Amino acid sequence: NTLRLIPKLPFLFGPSPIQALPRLTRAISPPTSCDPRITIHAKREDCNSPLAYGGNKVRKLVYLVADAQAHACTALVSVGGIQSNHTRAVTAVAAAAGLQAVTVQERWVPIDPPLYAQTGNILLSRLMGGDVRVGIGEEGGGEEGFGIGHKEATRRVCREVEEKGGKPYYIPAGASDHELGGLGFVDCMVEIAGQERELGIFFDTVIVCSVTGSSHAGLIVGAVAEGRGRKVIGIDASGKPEETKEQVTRIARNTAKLLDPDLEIPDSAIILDDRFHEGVYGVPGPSTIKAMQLAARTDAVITDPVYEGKSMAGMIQLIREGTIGPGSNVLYVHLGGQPALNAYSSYFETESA
Ligand SMILES: Cc1ncc(COP(=O)(O)O)c(CNC2(C(=O)O)CC2)c1O
Repeated sequence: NTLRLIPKLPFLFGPSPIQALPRLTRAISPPTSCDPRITIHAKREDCNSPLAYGGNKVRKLVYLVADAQAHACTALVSVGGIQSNHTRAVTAVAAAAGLQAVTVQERWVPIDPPLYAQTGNILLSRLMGGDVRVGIGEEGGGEEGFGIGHKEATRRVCREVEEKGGKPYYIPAGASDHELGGLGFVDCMVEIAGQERELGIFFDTVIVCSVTGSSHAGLIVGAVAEGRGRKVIGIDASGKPEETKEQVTRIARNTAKLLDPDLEIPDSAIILDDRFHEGVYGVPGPSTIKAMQLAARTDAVITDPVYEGKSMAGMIQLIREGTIGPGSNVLYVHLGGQPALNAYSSYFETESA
């Protein structure tokens, strides 16, 4: 009930669709006469908003931008890699809210494919009039590289906005390590429960990609609060699972406390599988590419090489190895990311890829 009292903006279409994935299900878990079937559905957060391809960040930003407006801020300041979906989403909600967006785009991924800094998310941010700052970390003694924490470069940009007479609203990487960062995905879990009643199903297992952690954390809080034993499995794509797990835990507990001081988040509710990040953030590996192809070639579900391709690989393996057992109803939460695909086209050139 507390959630309903916290201001948010109407950036979403309404509930994002839940769709069945029958051909992907059959490809992963062929029907056998004895075992009760596994079902797989997708919660399509990549189709959740009219703003620049939507995605999980827009779901979170409904609360942060309402807060920015409540504080009469004039500019959203945030950070991401060159192909960050988050900074594209910040720029999109800034455009929609009539605010300026200043985004620090750091070299988080040690690759340089053709047009990597001219296509995909960074192209969209420029098209929407974002003040896109690439490589300003060098001015301040070198970029800090990938990390899910707070960055010096964004502090400098906030000071610059103030010196020009503006009022900055700082949004951390992924809109995660922020007091309001987990609320969007608590909303999402409440939304899923409503859709389940209409569908007549209960998703006992929810799969979600986890990097800066507040998508995963919000779903955990929603699942613990409803008390129906639903399992939320995070698939790490940060390549730094210890840091991600710590941040997920902190955000989940802070968000729970914000909503209901009596809501305890047990350690057992924090599940992060670190087998699918392929060793480094932002670079697809063989399992990522194979999972992307399978999802695309069965139910035409398009995932990306940085995030959803890795959580899709995780779901497929968890089902194939039996960790997700017969009779499970699995919900794959698709958080977006497709705009970055074209920046990674060189990973799909060969016939096998
Ligand atoms: C498409 C997509 N899927 C999953 C995630 C992981 O979500 P969390 O950051 O909430 O853990 C991102 C994040 N992206 C970041 C970005 O800068 O884009 C925050 C890292 C994402 O964009």
